[in-house]
Amino acid sequence: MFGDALPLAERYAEFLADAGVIRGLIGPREVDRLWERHLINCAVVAEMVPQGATVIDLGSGAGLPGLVLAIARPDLSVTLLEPLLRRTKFLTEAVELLELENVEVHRARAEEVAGDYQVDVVTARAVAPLDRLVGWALPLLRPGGELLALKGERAAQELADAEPVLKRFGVRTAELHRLGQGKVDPPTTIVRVVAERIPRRAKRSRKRSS
Ligand SMILES: C[S@@+](CC[C@H](N)C(=O)[O-])C[C@H]1O[C@@H](n2cnc3c(N)ncnc32)[C@H](O)[C@@H]1O
Repeated sequence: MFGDALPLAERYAEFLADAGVIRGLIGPREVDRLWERHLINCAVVAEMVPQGATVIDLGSGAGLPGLVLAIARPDLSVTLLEPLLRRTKFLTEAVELLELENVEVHRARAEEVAGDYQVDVVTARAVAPLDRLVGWALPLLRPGGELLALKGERAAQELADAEPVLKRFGVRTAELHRLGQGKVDPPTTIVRVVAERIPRRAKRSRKRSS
């Protein structure tokens, strides 16, 4: 899954198990299941990210899934978006330790940077329910860009609950994917939401001016 980047992934896993636990970014009980529940669970998402894409990992925490994607896919340009100073310090140290040249760390809440980015992909794991996440992620995407939200067992219910906000944003593609069957147990559940090519607001203002 990591190919030539496996030694880097191992260094990141060690950093998580050591500094990550000491600084409270990851629970001590996670150490035994770091690979399955965290690194591999996140790495399988790489297959849904187009070659050379710009990516924002919204609410990156200790770098999941953003750092894992940056390690596995040097072709990506990844921004780790995280509001908490303690976490951005950890992320910056991890980027330096791993000598990653395709990652930047940005300390901010997603709402504060709405409209400042037009990336190809926004990823998010364990950040907010889908109905709130859509409102944070879509303003960071280019038209036609995609939110890939890593979700748990309630993914289908969250998708149903998000219907009003998806409608408000004019979203036509919002679907569930299961990734990593046979590689990780349980497989990773992704909700993929495609930002409309003509944003809803643009459509409305065009109507008003005609
Ligand atoms: C439960 S942690 C998950 C961290 C990481 N994604 C993971 O899966 O381990 C949620 C993260 O989202 C961040 N967060 C919460 N609200 C946010 C917002 N409005 N914009 C960006 N990040 C946010 C928090 O600071 C926290 O680091």
